[in-house]
Amino acid sequence: MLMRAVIFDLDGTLAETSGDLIAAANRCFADLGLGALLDPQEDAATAMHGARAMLRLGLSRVGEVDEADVDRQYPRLLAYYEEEIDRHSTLFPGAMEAVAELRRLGHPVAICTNKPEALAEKLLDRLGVRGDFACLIGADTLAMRKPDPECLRETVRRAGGDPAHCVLVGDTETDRITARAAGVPSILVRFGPNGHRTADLHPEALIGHYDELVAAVQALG
Ligand SMILES: O=C(O)COP(=O)(O)O
Ligand SMILES: [Mg+2]
Repeated sequence: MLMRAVIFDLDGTLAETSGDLIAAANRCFADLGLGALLDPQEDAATAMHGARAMLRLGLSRVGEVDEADVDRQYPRLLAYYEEEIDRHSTLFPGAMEAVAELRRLGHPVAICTNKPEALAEKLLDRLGVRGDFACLIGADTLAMRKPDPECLRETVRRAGGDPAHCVLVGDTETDRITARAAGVPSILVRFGPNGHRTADLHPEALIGHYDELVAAVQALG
């Protein structure tokens, strides 16, 4: 039987990206004359829910949120983010050691993120780790995005694994729901901006550091 494929989410799971995401959102708000509406620490968990979530939260602080404004700012935010994608962003401690060990053991290892593909590719490239992952599926790679389980299944297929025998390592309810919809387990992280919320999602396993990941994967059988 093929080894269980281990599929990673990116934001908040492999890398702490909230600082650069919030900086990009605040540049949009500054352009609108609204100042810095998001706080890099207080609002970090919202950044893990994506660009639109950040725009909605910021705009909600100055009035009623109009989705047309969110749509207008979204491409600007992504353009700003692309300009400074790795100023503050770092891989979580031990992440790449765990990835190396999983690969050494024969597990297909890949990424399934709701970041647009080009941005995810660029970030991983800048962090110097793109080559460590068999493939990457972003929000716009397929016709659907997480929590559609087909995203996860297609990531596993492209990585050379069996979609019925995989695990999604993630940090939000989106990851939990995706794995459940695919009928496979998830391992959620207790660190990072959204880590304080993951125990409430009752995943098959939780890890507090990447040095626990290989054992957690093996414990799934
Ligand atoms: O950009 C998002 O919505 C979240 O990205 P992620 O799926 O890598 O956590
Ligand atoms: Mg995430």
